Amino acid sequence: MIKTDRVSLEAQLKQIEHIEQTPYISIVQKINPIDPLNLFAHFAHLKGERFYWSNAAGDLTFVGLGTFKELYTDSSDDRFLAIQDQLNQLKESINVLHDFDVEGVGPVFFGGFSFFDTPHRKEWESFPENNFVLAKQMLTVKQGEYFLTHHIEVSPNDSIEVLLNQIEQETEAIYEAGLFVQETRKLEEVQDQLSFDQWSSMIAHAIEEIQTTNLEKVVLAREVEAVFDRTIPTEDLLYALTNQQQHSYVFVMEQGEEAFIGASPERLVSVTNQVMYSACLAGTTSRGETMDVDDLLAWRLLNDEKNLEEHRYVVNMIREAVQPICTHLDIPNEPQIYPLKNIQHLYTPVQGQLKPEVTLFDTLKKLHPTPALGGEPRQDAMNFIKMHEPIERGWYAAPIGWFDQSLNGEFAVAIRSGLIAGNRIKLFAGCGVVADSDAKAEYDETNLKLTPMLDALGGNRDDDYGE
Ligand SMILES: C=C(O[C@H]1C=CC=C(C(=O)O)[C@@H]1O)C(=O)O
Ligand SMILES: [Mg+2]
Repeated sequence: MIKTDRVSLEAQLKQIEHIEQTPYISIVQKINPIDPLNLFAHFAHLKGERFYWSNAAGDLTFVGLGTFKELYTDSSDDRFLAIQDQLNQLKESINVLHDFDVEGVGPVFFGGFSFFDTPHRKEWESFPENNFVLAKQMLTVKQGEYFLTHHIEVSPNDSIEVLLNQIEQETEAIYEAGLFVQETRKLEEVQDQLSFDQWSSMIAHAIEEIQTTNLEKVVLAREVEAVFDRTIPTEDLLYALTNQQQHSYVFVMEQGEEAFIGASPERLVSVTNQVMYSACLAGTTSRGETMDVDDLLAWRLLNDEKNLEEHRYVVNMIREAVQPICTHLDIPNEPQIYPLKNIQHLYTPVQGQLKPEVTLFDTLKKLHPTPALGGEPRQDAMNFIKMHEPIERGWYAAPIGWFDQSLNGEFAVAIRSGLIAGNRIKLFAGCGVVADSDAKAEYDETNLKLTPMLDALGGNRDDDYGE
C-alpha cells in the first residue's frame, strides 16, 4: 500500500521553485482511510496542541495535530473583524500548493471566541477571548474521502527531496495510529456550584426584571464540577460523545493542560460561497421512553406557549440580524422538532444568500449571542448575566468552529460542553428564562442538558443530584 502520494506531492512542491519569499507552504495529499478518533488518541504526546471537529451532518471531520500558527487578538472593540484582519495578513505568507477542489483542506483555522469580549477569570486562563489554530498536520474527512494537509516552513535552500522525505515521515507517523482503548474511571463527586435555593432566587430576580424593565428574556446557566479518581483523557470523552450524540457538532480544543470539549446541537452559522445557514434552537423537553410518549412530549412542546415564546425571540432576532445582509432569506413560520438522544428542542432552520461583500465574520458579529444564549434585548440580557450569574462562562455558549482562506466556514454554539482540567471537569448548562418561567422546571431542564456530558463521562448517577 502506497501511503504517501509522492507524485502529487512532487508536482505541488515543484511550484515553490518559482515562488520567492514564501515562508510557509500548505500541501495536501489524498490518503487511505484512517480512523479520526484513533488518530487523535495516538497523538497524546501532542496534548495541548490538538483539536477535533465533526459537524452535525456528519460529513466533515477535522483532526488537528500540532500548532503551526495562531490567530489571536486582544482587541475587544471588534474581535470578529480583528481575527479576519489577522487572517488576511497571514494569508499573504502561505503558499497553497494543492488544487483539490474540496471544502476543508489546506489552510483551515480552528478555534473559538469567549462568550463575553472581556478578559475572564483564572480557570479559563488558557482560553483567551479568541484563539484560532492552523495545525501542523490536519486530517480532513469529507464525505468519506480522506485528506492530509501539512503546513511547513520552507527556506530557499530546502530541496524538494528533503521536503518530500519530511512529509513522508509525517504521513507514516499518522498511519501508526493503532486502535485506541478507553480507560475506566470512578466518579468521586459532583459538586453543584449553586444550591437549588440560590438558583431559584436568581430565576426569581430575572422574572422580576422581565416584569419591571425592558428585559424580555435572559438565558441563565449553571456550572457543576465532576471529580474523578484519575485524569480524564480528552480522547476518552471524545470517543464517548461521538458514539452517543448524533446530529451534534462534536468539538475539542486543547490548550496547555486544559481541554474544552462538547457535543452541541446548535449551529450558529455556516457560509459556503455566500450561502448562509443558521439555526434557531430554543425550547426544550425530554425524550419519551416509548414512541407514544415521545410523540406526546413533542406535540406538547410544539404547542407550549412558554417554550414557543422562548423560541420566538430567537427567530425574530436572527431574522432582524441577517435580513439587511442577505439578498434572499428563507425562514419557515413554524418551528419543528430537533430530536437528540435525551432531549428535544424547538428548531427553525435559517437559510440566506449573503450580499457579495458580507463575510462569515460579519455574520458572527451580528449573531453572537442570539437570544438562545444571551437574551432579548441583547445588551440588557448581557448586563443581567454579568451581574447575576455567578459563573465564568469562558467559551461556554460562544462560537466555536472553523474557517478557511476564502472565509468559508462553520461555527456552532459551544453548549453541552465542559472544561477538563486533570481529574476534574466543569460542565455548563443554561436555559431561557421568560416571564412564565418556573425555577424548578428550568432547573430540571438544565439537568437534562447536563446528561449528555455526564453520560459520556460515565458519571451520570441514577439519583437526582443537587436537589
Ligand atoms: C443554553 C443552552 O441551551 C439553549 C439551546 C437550546 C435550548 C435552550 C432552552 O430551551 O432554554 C437554550 O436556549 C444550554 O444547553 O446550555
Ligand atoms: Mg428552555
